[in-house]
Amino acid sequence: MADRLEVQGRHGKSRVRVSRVWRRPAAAGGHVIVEWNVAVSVVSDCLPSYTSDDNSAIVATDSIKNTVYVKAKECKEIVSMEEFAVILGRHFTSLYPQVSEATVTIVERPWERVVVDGKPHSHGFKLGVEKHVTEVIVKKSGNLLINSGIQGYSLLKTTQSGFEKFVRDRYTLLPDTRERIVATEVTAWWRYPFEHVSQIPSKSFCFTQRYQDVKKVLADTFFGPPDVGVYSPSVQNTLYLMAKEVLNRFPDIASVQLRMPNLHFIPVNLGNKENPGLVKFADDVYLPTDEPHGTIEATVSRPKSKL
Ligand SMILES: O=c1[nH]c(=O)c2[nH]c(=O)[nH]c2[nH]1
Repeated sequence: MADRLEVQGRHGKSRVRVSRVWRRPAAAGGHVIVEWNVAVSVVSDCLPSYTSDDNSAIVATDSIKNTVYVKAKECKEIVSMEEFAVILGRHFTSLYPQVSEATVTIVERPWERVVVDGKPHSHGFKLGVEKHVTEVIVKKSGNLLINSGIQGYSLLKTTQSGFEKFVRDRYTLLPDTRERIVATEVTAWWRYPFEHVSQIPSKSFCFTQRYQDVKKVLADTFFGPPDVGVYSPSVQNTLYLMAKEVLNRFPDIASVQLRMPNLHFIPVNLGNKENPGLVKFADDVYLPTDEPHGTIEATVSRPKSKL
């Protein structure tokens, strides 16, 4: 019986932390540093290692970890993390006959160049908050998928948000409002159109710039114009408009997945019989909480071509 069992395994190394510096002169823009947390996972034909003591086909996870540093060293030119993930995926699927597929996930620690006296510093950086992430799957054939995204992008506005005319039944306590704080921590994922390593543009396309551009479109749509903002009737509608604007602005992005928890700012009203108006809410004092919080997410895609 046991001989008939199916095994679908994969192995790799997670939390491989690597940082790479490219030392350009100040006149050429200064030093560039990236700090990446890399995970590599390979689909590899090494069944005997699961079913017996035969490890002869295993590419050791230790070697996988070492490869991350070797490849970082070999990148003499600045690379985006998407390009680095493709380099790693290509490496494992082309060097080892038994490796049919590699998934490379990278989370970037957001070191941002500081500005001193109005000038970008040539070698000084401070840590930002929201993170650029990517997941690249490379097959031996060279077919690939590149998904990138943002994690931990916290956005809040103090007005121009409401929520009304929702289901009202015996379970409902929440009053309708056209005046509330809306706060969220956006997680976004989008897919690039490249489906084979041969389609990846060499220099004309910059994944890092695209990340910055998508981030800006998401925030600009969330906030609206600086003086008047834009009214949000629900997190759902704002999420949709943010995704729609990304699809409008970047024709090569086919779909956007957004996760936008509703991080509540609850109006504070304090009082009792003797002291009924100790704190009377007048759109000023709130109790911020994320426990519990609303969970709102959607994937917004272009209609599939009818051709
Ligand atoms: O924008 C919102 N969407 C909801 O689905 C919801 N539910 C809720 O209690 N408050 C809100 N706000």
